[in-house]
Amino acid sequence: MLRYPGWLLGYLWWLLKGCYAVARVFLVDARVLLGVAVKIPTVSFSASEQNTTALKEFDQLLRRVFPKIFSSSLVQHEMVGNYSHLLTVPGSEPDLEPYMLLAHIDVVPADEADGWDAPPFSAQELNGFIYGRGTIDNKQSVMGILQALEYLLEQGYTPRRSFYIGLGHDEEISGPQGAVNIVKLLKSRGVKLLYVLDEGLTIMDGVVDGLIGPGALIGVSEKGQATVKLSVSTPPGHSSMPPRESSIGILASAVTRLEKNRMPNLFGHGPERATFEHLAHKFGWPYRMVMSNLWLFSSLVLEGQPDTNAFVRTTTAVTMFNSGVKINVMPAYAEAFVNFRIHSSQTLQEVLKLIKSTISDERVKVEFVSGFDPLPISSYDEDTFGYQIIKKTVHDIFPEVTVSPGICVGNTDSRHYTELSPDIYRFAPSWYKPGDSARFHGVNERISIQNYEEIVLFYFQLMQNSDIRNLPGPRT
Ligand SMILES: N[C@@H](Cc1ccccc1)C(=O)O
Ligand SMILES: CCCCCC(=O)O
Ligand SMILES: [Zn+2]
Ligand SMILES: [Zn+2]
Repeated sequence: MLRYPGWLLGYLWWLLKGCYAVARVFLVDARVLLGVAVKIPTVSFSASEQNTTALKEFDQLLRRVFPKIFSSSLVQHEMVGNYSHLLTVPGSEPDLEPYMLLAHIDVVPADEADGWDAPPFSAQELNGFIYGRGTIDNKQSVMGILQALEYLLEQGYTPRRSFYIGLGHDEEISGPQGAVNIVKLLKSRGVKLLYVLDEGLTIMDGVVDGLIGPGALIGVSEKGQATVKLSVSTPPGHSSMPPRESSIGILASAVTRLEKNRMPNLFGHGPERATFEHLAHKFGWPYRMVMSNLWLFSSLVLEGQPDTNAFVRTTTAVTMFNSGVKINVMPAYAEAFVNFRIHSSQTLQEVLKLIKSTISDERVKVEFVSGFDPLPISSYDEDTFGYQIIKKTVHDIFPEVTVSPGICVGNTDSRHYTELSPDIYRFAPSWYKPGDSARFHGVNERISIQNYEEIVLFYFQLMQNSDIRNLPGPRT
């Protein structure tokens, strides 16, 4: 038999062990770890009601499945606001400005009766997907970030550039105890951040008509938000002698006026202009011809779908409508809540004025509940470290994807971090395909096992890519 030299057998054994380690971490652990995380129902029901038992259980899970992180003498772990986590990974070169990765543990409610193909907290695998609330919002990032760090620690990795990991427990109720207290703690320590990466936009594939190939949109800003409460009071009475209009009817008309009179098309007046300038070369004919007229392009191509219309204007979402006590009693009171996501070129005050002028009915009381202006626009030019290192990492893992700046249409915990960093980005490399908009906060939220593994690799690579002193020079 041909004899192999000893050194070759040794090398092959080492290679085999390495491949097994990667396979173990990314093939077996990946689906198992995300699955166990999704099964814990860390639901934020309202600003005053959270499943704190599940949040405690989630804390125990993290300590169990990431032993390297929690036993490491390098990584400092702190609980903040009772159920949020702040991890500090000190670098060997303290003069390098640190960065921060954010994700959130909590999820919105989910009811299987709404039409789920698998129970929303089962993490059941169907056709290569893991189904469950939180799989794309945002446990894929929580577990992806930690699994990447765990794996780096297993390899004896120590960073040169320090970094933080912030895992909020109340992002879905806008982060009052989690992110707000993490920021307070970091501010008290004088921390400034080179960049922050939070959840947000995705890799959009096949959802923008005319866009050839997948595009990763890095959120360089996020829309503002306004929530208003509309209410109508009328005298109660017997339903056998009803007035011309009930409180429900008056309120319904007001709500209909808001829905029918959409906010103005402002496409091209915000960061979305840069999005489509960066992507213009990836549009086929005749879209490229139309793109020279951004208003026409937005009207013909983007306004038709809820997810792309969100790039065009301030959006109007009637989310709650309550009234009536009994079928034979005229309702004394009707109320509705409307949630607006404000385009970058409008202000909260402008939107509130528009709301009142659109309703224009003295019988409808309009109360401001909460809101904030659109966020500042982070830089994304050639020498901006954060944006370029995220872009590079996307290309490392997804070479076929075009990267462009974008406007995050939802809101994230990162809005609390504006005093710690000028460069805040909202992006996670989840694939976003036709129909997926209905899965966010909706039914059949899911992630493919392959995509989750890519997400682990993305953070694994990002931590290493961020470990350089300066951006590599321009490609010669
Ligand atoms: N991310 C959620 C919850 C949220 C609301 C408001 C501010 C921040 C976060 C949303 O966009 O609706
Ligand atoms: C659209 C991405 C941001 C959504 C933030 C959230 O609902 O948690
Ligand atoms: Zn959410
Ligand atoms: Zn989220």
